[in-house]
Parts: sequence; C-alpha cells; structure tokens
Amino acid sequence: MIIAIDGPAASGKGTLGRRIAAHYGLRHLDTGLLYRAVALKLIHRDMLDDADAGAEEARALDPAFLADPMLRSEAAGAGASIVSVYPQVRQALLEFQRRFASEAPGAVLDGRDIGTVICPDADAKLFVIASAEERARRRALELRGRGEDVDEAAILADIRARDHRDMSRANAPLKAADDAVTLDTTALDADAAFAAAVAIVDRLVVKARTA
Ligand SMILES: Nc1ncnc2c1ncn2[C@@H]1O[C@H](COP(=O)(O)OP(=O)(O)O)[C@@H](O)[C@H]1O
Ligand SMILES: Nc1ccn([C@@H]2O[C@H](COP(=O)(O)OP(=O)(O)O)[C@@H](O)[C@H]2O)c(=O)n1
Repeated sequence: MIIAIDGPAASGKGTLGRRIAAHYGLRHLDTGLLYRAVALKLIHRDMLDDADAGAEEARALDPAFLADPMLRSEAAGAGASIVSVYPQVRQALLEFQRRFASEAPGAVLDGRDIGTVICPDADAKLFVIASAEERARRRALELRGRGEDVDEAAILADIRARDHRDMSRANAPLKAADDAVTLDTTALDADAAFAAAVAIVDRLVVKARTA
C-alpha cells in the first residue's frame, strides 16, 4: 500500500505521515527533508542559486544525512523552497522517492507533489491544510521548543511566501490531486487529525478493494 500526503508548510503532514505509517506497518519518507538536505549543502557552499550544483548534491545525497537536526531549521526550510524550483533537482530526487515508495511492504510519503507526480497511483491521497495563522503558530512553537529564537510574524510571512512559491512554480506545483481527499486540521489537534486521516484511508482502501 502507498499513501500520499501533500499540503502546505506546517499543516501537519509529517506528524500524520509518521503516525499513519506506524498504524499500517509501512515505511515513512518526509520528502521535504530531501529538499532541505540539498539546500543545506548549497548554503554551506554559498551556492543556493546554482541549479546544477543542486542537482549534483541531490544525486550524491546520503540518506544518513536526513537525520541531521539542522535540516529542521527555518533556514533549511526557506532554502528548500528555493532549490525545489530547479527542475534538475526535482528530477534527481524523483528516482530516490519512487524507489523508496516501491519497496515492500509499502510506504507513506509526505510532501508537495506526491499524489500528483511521484506516486500518481497511490492507494490513498490526503491533502492536508490548515490556516496560515495556525500553521505559523505551530511552527513557532516547534522551533521555540528546539531553542530557536523566533518571531511568529516573520514565520507567518515566510509561510505565506513559501505557499506562493510552492503553488506558482511551473514544475510540480503544490496542489491537490484530483482524487485526493482534503483534510482541514485548523481546528483539530494532532490526535483528532490522525483519527480523521485513518478514517479517510480506511474508507478509500476499502472502496478500492470492493470496486
Ligand atoms: N493537528 C495539529 N495540531 C497542532 N499541532 C500540530 C498538529 N499537527 C502537527 N502539529 C505540530 O505542528 C508542527 C508542524 O507539524 P509537521 O507535521 O512538521 O508539519 P509539516 O510536515 O506539514 O510541515 C509540529 O511541531 C507538530 O508537532
Ligand atoms: N515533495 C516536496 C517536498 C518539499 N518540497 C519543497 O521543500 C520545502 C520544504 O518542505 P517541508 O515539507 O520540509 O516543509 P515544511 O512543510 O515542513 O515547512 C517546501 O516549501 C517545498 O518547496 C517540494 O517541493 N516537494
């Protein structure tokens, strides 16, 4: 079984992805980490605007680097939104993601283009949203919890800029697949969002099996 979870920044995709994967006994890949990893490598080389260098870093990506806590920083997230516009970088990361999805026993992938580009045949597709204000509140809480000194208004501005960049790029823009179910988590805590997501997946998978 393959489950695709897409949505804007800090909507709760990663949290849901982890819990849904554990619930169904699947592997989980937070695909934003791939773009964050490429961005961080380029930031260290002071080459964030070099698409070819980005593709080179994407091809050489060591999966062990995905566990680096620096990838969760605000700088890595903003950089990821920039390198993710480069078609060469997206192409280099596409194979990595498809390979991950195809391995037994199946997987949950979360990102921006999983249901539309990476796994268009996924068994269940969720599009997770929440208001920009609620997402900024969540992200500020998360970063403060990790000791970062953050300004919530600046985070809200960054989230809006990122939403715009992710939705308006020509290549694999952020959008719901035609067959995705939208889950608005603005008024749901993490447990309620998880329960709602499992109900959706169960319904979609049962529907497919009886079709
Ligand atoms: N439904 C929710 N209600 C409140 N906080 C949430 C909810 N879902 C996730 N969070 C918290 O919000 C932050 C961002 O969630 P995350 O899963 O990393 O989002 P995304 O992967 O979409 O960027 C995390 O600190 C997470 O614990
Ligand atoms: N499948 C994906 C995943 C992330 N991304 C890009 O990578 C950036 C960071 O993704 P992320 O999921 O880690 O970001 P957050 O939602 O955690 O803030 C996004 O703003 C997108 O520009 C993408 O283009 N495609």
